[in-house]
Amino acid sequence: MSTVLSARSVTIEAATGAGPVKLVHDVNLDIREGEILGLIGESGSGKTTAARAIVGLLERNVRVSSGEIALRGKTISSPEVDDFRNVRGSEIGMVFQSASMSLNPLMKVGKQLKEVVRRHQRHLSRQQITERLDQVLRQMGFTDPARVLASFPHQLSGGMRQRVSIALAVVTNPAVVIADECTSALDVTTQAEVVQLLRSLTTDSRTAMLFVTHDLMLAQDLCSRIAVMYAGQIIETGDAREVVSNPRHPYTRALLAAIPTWGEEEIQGIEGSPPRVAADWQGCRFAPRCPVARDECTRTRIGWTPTGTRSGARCLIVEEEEPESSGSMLDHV
Ligand SMILES: Nc1ncnc2c1ncn2[C@@H]1O[C@H](COP(=O)(O)OP(=O)(O)OP(=O)(O)O)[C@@H](O)[C@H]1O
Repeated sequence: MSTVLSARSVTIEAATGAGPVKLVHDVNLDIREGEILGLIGESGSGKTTAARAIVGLLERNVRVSSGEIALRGKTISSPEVDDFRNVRGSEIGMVFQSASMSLNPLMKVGKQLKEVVRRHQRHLSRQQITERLDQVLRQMGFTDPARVLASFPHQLSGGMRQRVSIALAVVTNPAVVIADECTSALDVTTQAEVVQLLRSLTTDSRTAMLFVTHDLMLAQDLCSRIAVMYAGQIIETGDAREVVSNPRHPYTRALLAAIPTWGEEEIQGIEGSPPRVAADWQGCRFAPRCPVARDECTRTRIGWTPTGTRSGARCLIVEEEEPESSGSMLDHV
């Protein structure tokens, strides 16, 4: 399977009143055709910032300050390149947490979908556009596409609106879909439907997907691979089931222990809170909350330790457990 999207040593900075701060630090990602990479982490860990960088939707005071993001090997973002015009909407689709972020409340669904197709696929005839709209809505589970096309967003239920916003993201058959917490505002039944839809997109159309969530169990269920973020860094990656069944980083272990289970009297929350974004730091950012941290964890620069061909962790203890490794600075996700 070929790599569709890659991020290489991407650092993202925000200009603030107190000077530049690093929101995302040295992130490496690879997503292959038909693969769903789950990007997980607590609130404020930098997931949305990383996802928005991939679609070129960073806020005005935020920029990729080093590294590069490439689509099928072609750089689309780096400190020198900002080339999203031709890829956003056509090659990269985005689904947000709330359908209201994608849908125009004053325009019928059909018109909104048509506009996207006309903008990005000018070669299609009117008939072909009509056929494509019917096809994409059926793919999204609608049995009566004509009714949906003739509706305003407020005439649809929350779940239907989210399915329409997914249709908007995929109507041009993009190579990659970025889905940011797109199921978290939905009730459990609707969430299950949307998850099934996202899964079918990657199996039927071989779309690559970045699925941003704070829900580790959902990520395990939906995703082929997982990248765990903490305080702007990726601290562990690997096969989704492997990360959940055999977490290597103490933070991933703590996240799993914090998930409530039936019959458990006490949930083991993670003591303390994540550090605030800072200009720079030394050592492991999780060390102040880590139950197994030692002095050197806060003093040493922590490298990336590969634990398999496409897995690894950023932790001194994992480095010691992997005899072959000396801790490279580049994480291969
Ligand atoms: N434009 C900005 N300027 C300065 N700081 C920002 C900006 N946008 C985000 N941040 C900070 O960057 C950090 C990461 O935010 P981000 O939204 O990417 O995290 P997240 O993991 O997606 O969180 P959530 O799950 O709550 O959406 C946070 O500390 C946030 O306050």
